[in-house]
Amino acid sequence: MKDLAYLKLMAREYPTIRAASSEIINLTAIQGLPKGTEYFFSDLHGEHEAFIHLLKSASGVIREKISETFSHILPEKEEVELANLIYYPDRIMNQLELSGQADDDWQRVTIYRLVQICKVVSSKYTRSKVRKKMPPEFAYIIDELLHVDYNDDNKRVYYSEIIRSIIDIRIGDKFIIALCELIQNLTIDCLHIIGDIFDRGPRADMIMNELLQFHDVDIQWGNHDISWMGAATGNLACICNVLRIAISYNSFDVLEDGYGINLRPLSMFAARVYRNDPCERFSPQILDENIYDAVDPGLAAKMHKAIAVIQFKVEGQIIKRHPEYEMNDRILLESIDYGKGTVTVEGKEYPLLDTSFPTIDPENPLALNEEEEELLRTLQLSFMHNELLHRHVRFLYSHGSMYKCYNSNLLYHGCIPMREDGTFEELLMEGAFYSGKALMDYVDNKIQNAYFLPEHTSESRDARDFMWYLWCGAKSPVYGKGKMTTFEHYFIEDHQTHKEPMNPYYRLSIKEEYCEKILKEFGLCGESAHIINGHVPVKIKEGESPVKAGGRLFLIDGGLSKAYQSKTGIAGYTLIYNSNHLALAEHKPFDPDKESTPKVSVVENMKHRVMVADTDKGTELAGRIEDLKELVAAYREGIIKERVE
Ligand SMILES: O=P(O)(O)OC[C@H]1O[C@](O)(COP(=O)(O)O)[C@@H](O)[C@@H]1O
Ligand SMILES: [Mn+2]
Repeated sequence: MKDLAYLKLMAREYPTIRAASSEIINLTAIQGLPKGTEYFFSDLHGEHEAFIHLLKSASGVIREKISETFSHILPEKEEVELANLIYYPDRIMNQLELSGQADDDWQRVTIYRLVQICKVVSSKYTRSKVRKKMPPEFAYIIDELLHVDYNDDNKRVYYSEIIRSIIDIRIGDKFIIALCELIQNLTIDCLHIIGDIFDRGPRADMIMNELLQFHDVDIQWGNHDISWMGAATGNLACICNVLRIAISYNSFDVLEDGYGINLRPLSMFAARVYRNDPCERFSPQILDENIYDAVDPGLAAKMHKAIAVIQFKVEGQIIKRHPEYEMNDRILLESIDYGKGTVTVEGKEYPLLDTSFPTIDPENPLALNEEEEELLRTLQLSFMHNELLHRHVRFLYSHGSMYKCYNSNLLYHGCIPMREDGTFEELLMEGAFYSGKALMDYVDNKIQNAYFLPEHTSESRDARDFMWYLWCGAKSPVYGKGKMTTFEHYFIEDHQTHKEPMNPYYRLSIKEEYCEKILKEFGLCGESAHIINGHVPVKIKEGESPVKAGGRLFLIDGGLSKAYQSKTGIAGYTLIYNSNHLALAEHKPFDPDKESTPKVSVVENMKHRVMVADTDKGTELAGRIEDLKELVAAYREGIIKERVE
């Protein structure tokens, strides 16, 4: 028998045998439904337009449902119009109303069609689950329309009367929007973001705004997300890093219009210090024009160099504070011969491509000058007291983690660090070694500490520094490379020095036996277990496939990031896991004026249709059913009294 106190608590919600029994019946019925569809995305990298479109269109699935619902008889043009209405109901309704196209006839036909689609996409959910997703003011009417049989002669009049009165009382537009949102919501049951929402592309803030409103989402942090989270904790190296990357991609809008970070102190400082320096090595890459904050590329290059030099200084200081990071050879500002204009990396001397360092004291290269100190203080304040950024970061914390085990799959962004011989790499921290799952748990805990511990404790300081280690440290599971050669990219011509050796994980994990080893480490086994991984762009055009290790590993960094599309040859993936199969949707570069359907390939057919009972949710429900049965028994035996009103 369960703890009596626990049963009594349950009795408050189910005060009678009847109430408990009907919940048992309800939950048992849910167990017998097909599982909801999960969507996996990774490496969004600020590409808000492309990502939001994929989300709204359920990566092409809504379009498919439209065709299916009307047995492919609607003309293509009408299908596209309907699809666009479902994706962007507010905007499209507005346009149609302004142009006078949304007349009563149009509304009637549209409501009728949307209800048909809604029936199809809601068919695998319980009536109660669907109802909970409806806006309360329309729940009753939508529910009626979904369940009245239009072909029943007696009900046909009733059905059309409902629609007619919706239009008559002038709520047709709102009703249409509600139906569109319901269709969207029902199509994606659950969304997984395998990291790297931020950096490179124009508006990560808009992606975050969208995710904040999504009904069911989890996030596995990527190195770029952690760099922004570190910046929000006030970590100076992370602050410089996010600014440097944004400026290097000419992404001023995300900083200024998005998060309201005032870059004027930085631009004034840079313009003065590098007055006569063209900062050629720091010209920004212009992939997207800023809409709100256009900055002259010459000035952007100066700001870019200014923040990069400050970043190298503060990174050097962190490395000195933490010998346990084993990164002393990465303090490259101390390896420069300022007289000769060379730098020594791993014992080899190279000429510097840029030798102008007006802010560096060769005797003490890591020291910030007064102006730099002042500038950093201002920037730090604007990151630490930034309402929108913190709302987003809190969401990353509440919905995110280093990894997630979900329905037999293991989700993480980077890697589980390994050695060449296939054993798990160990990180020595605070006198203990961490590897495999223990390493992921340790790191997760540190990330929590960085944000939630009181700021002035040494534990908090240590955890905040560690956020930067996670961005680029050799044993960081979200980075997974031996070193980060940012300095070399800017200052050394020899491309050999730009290489960033991949952790052996990437070579080993494409073999089934190592995937199984990793899955086992996380308590997962059997044929239905997979690893879902992001971080490394898949070079489709060189014949690489995202499906690896005999189908046990999916590497789904498919290049949503414009910056990487020339490498990958496509514009991103969505992995879709419904009750019948696992499928990969491969996307073409996003064009806002063209509706394009992705190429979808089924990568694994399920042996039998996966029901809720087979999922994690099912296990949870089974536990709940057992508890309720005990409650019923307790009522029957008189251990707990029924509360009949
Ligand atoms: O998580 P990702 O996308 O691999 O980003 C980290 C990588 O980005 C880099 O900083 C390069 O960035 P860019 O391609 O944006 O210049 C590499 O040095 C580093 O390995
Ligand atoms: Mn990454």
